[in-house]
Amino acid sequence: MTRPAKAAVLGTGSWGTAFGMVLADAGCEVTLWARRARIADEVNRTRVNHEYLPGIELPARVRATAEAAEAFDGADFAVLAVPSQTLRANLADWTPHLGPRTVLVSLMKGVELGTTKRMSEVIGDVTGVGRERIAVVTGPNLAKEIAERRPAAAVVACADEDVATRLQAACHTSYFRPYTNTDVIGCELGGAVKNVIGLAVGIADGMGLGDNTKGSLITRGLAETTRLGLAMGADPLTFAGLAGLGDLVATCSSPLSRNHTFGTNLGRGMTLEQTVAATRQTAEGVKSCRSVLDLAGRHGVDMPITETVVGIVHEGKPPMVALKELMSRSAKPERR
Ligand SMILES: NC(=O)C1=CN([C@@H]2O[C@H](COP(=O)(O)OP(=O)(O)OC[C@H]3O[C@@H](n4cnc5c(N)ncnc54)[C@H](OP(=O)(O)O)[C@@H]3O)[C@@H](O)[C@H]2O)C=CC1
Ligand SMILES: O=C(CO)COP(=O)(O)O
Repeated sequence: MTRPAKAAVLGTGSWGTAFGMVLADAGCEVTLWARRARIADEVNRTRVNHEYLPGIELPARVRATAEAAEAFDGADFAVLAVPSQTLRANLADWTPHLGPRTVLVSLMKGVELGTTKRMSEVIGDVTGVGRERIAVVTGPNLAKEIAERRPAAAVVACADEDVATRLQAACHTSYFRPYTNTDVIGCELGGAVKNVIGLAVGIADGMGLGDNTKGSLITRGLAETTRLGLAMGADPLTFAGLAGLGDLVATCSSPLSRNHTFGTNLGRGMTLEQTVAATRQTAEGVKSCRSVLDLAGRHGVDMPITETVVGIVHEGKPPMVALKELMSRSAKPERR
C-alpha cells in the first residue's frame, strides 16, 4: 500500500489554510507552517484558524507548527502561500530544509517588485530547483468559498506534465477540480494581472459606473493580459481558461476579493492610506500593478488599464481624471 502524500503548506493565511484543507480532504497528510506560534497552537488545539477562516473546522489530517524544519520534513509537496513580495526572503530561510525531491508549489499571484520576476522564477532563483520541480496552482479560487467546500475548478501548472498530474491527484476532491497545464508563464501571469484588473473593476464599481463598464474592463483587461503573455511566450489560450478569464470573472464579481474590495474603497473616495488601513489581508495587485507595468515596459507592451491603476493607486491621480484619460486615448482596432 502506498503511503499518503505529505504536504507542507507555508503560510496560514486564508488561502494557505483553505488549500491545506483541500489537500487533506484529498488524502494528504498536511502540516501548516504559521509565522506566529499562536496560530499554530490555536489550529492544533481548536482545529480552527479563527483569524483567517473563522467557523471552518479543519480536517484531522491538518496539523500546524511554527517550525519550518518540522513542516518540510519528508514533504512531497511544499506549498508556498505567503505574500509575493516576501517570498524571496522567506525562501532564503527555508531552502536548507528542502528535501531533494520535494516539489515546490506556488499559490501566489504576484510579480516581484524590482526584478519583475514571476513567483516560480523567484523560487528557482533562491532554491536552485529546476522548472520540472516547480508548480503553480491558480484559477477562480476565492479562499472562503473553497473552505466552505463550494465547487470550483482550478489549474495545476508545471513544465513537467507528470509532476502536474501528481499534484492534481494530491488536491482533487469532490468540490475542487484541478486541470493540468504546462503553460506556467500564462498561468502565473493570468493570476497576477487579474488582481490589477480586479482593482480597476473595484474602482469603477465604487464610482458607481455600472455593468457595461465592468464588462468592458474585464474584456480589455484580458486583452492586455494576453498581449503581455504573448510577448513573454505564453499560450494565448491559457487566458481563455480558468487561469485567465475564470479567475478574472470571480475576482471582478466578488465582494470576497480583497483586490476588488480595495478598488471599491478607492473608487468610493477613500484615500490610499485609509484603504490600506481597512485591508487586513494581502491584496497583491496593489504592489504588483507596478511590477506588471514594469514587465510590460520591458516587453514593449501597451497596458493602459494597468497604467491607469498605477496612476490612481500610486500617483494620487483622481479616479475620474484617470477614467477620462483612459477613455480619450486614440481610437484603434479591437485586435492588432
Ligand atoms: N485568499 C484567496 O482567496 C487567494 C489568495 N491567493 C494568493 O495566495 C497568496 C497568499 O494569500 P492569502 O493566503 O490570501 O494571504 P493572507 O493575507 O490571508 O495571509 C498571508 C499569510 O502570509 C503570512 N505572512 C505575511 N507576511 C509574511 C512574511 N513577511 N513572512 C512570512 N509570512 C508572512 C501571514 O502570516 P501572519 O498571519 O503572521 O501575518 C499569513 O499566514 C497571495 O499571493 C494571493 O494572491 C490565491 C488564490 C486565492
Ligand atoms: O485570487 C483570488 C481568487 O482566485 C483571490 O483574490 P483576492 O486576492 O483579490 O481576494
